[in-house]
Amino acid sequence: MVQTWFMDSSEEDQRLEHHRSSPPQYLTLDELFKLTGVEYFELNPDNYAEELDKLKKIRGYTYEDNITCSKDCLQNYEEKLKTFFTEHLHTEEEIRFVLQGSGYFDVRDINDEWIRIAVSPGDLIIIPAGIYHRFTLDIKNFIQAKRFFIGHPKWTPYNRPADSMECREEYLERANKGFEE
Ligand SMILES: CSCCC(=O)/C(O)=C/O
Ligand SMILES: [Fe+2]
Repeated sequence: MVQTWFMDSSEEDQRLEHHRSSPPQYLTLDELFKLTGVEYFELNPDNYAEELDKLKKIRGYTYEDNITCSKDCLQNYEEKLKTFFTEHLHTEEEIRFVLQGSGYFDVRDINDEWIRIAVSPGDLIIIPAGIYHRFTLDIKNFIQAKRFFIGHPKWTPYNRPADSMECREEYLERANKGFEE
């Protein structure tokens, strides 16, 4: 089950948890949504086909593939992990459903603070277009996830600063309205 918290500002190993509070304090999924617009769905990792199909229809996902991030399975592993952990945004939603392993998606909230989202099997997250974010493996160094897309996938990351991009402006407009539908 997903857990999410504000990050500290330490430069230590990105694969560590980096809690701002000690003892750790966790955000609710509602708080996460209100602060970032990130949406979350929990599916049964052993029996997800029906629920996933429903979600794909509702959200209009027509493209699907699998990604495995590990030293053995990901081509140009070190370079890719650097790219993933460089703060960036996309022009479209980033949708990931975790099948195996775990990792951290970090997202900038409406106050430009980092919130860390720890994902594991059964977690499906939707990172909105135009939000600054990054991804890292955790200390177990392995994740396998499904990726979805509406139409043709566009993976290009636009590194920060990308403030004049239309998707960024639209994201900030949504944030100003409290991410209401
Ligand atoms: C587990 S998915 C790897 C990270 C990724 O695909 C991405 O685009 C991060 O921003
Ligand atoms: Fe991304």
